[in-house]
Amino acid sequence: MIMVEHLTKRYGPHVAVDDVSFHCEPGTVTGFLGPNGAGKSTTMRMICGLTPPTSGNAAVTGRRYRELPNPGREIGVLLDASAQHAGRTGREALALAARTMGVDRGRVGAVLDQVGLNATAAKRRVGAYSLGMRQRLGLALALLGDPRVLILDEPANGLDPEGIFWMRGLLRDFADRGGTVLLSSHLLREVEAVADRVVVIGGGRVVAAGGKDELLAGAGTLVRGRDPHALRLTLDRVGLTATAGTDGGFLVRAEPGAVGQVAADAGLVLTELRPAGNGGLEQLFLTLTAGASTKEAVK
Ligand SMILES: Nc1ncnc2c1ncn2[C@@H]1O[C@H](COP(=O)(O)OP(=O)(O)OP(=O)(O)O)[C@@H](O)[C@H]1O
Repeated sequence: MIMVEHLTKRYGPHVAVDDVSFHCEPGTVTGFLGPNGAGKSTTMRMICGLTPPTSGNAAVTGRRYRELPNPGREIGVLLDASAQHAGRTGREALALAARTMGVDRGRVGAVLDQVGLNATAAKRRVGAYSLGMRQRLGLALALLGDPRVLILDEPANGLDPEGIFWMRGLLRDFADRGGTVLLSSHLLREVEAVADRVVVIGGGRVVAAGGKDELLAGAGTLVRGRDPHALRLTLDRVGLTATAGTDGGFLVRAEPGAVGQVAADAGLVLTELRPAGNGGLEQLFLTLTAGASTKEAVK
């Protein structure tokens, strides 16, 4: 269980994280989504005791990270895959961490297998690893203490599509066995396939949070009309919030029936009317995080 309560971080006048609260339950994967600079890493660093919050609290398994006697046995953390000693081999890095954590050395081979680093890769110096291999090693380090909680910042960075698919399976399996996973990403698609719950952050604030299916259901209606201009005016007139897509359609925060009725009353011809579904979540994500840097948000 991860509890985040009213976390705020200020750097001088700049508010990087602004009153952020959410929690992550055992048996679930929570996707922490937001564009670059939204405040994801800062929030995760505060949860892991690496950045002191200006105000607010975070607890993992009921205690602050710094109060845990042997944190690696309870929480697996991967915040920066590049922050590993370049001169050590992968196996040495893991053996050293195992000793520090008081973990049986046999776990080293087990986690190397689990993350798909073979004997040759394990003998190579980390300095010669690709980013994808570093992510795998970082994940191996996070899993080494057999923790119940995983906190991973952009773990899919540098992984190829096959690697991303593999990682999703690993995280799903971890959660299905009762573990708690919090993973961040600036790419919706990456998180969508594995997360049960989603917390969306933009400009340091939580702009949406909830079950993924719930958010999808509330994603609204996609509507397209023969006369987009008239449709926009009509929707505005009845007070329905509509976000224009790039292709002439609108995402409307209302049920399809209600949108269809409004169009019919105005005598407008519709060429498309459907629950927004997946495309809607993507649009919703962009809309919610607009104002923060959204350029990179959905690729
Ligand atoms: N040590 C620091 N000093 C000053 N500002 C900082 C510091 N760390 C982060 N920030 C600022 O806080 C904001 C949030 O940054 P953060 O790294 O948490 O975002 P992020 O969502 O993880 O983005 P990214 O995906 O790019 O890593 C940014 O505007 C960033 O410039």
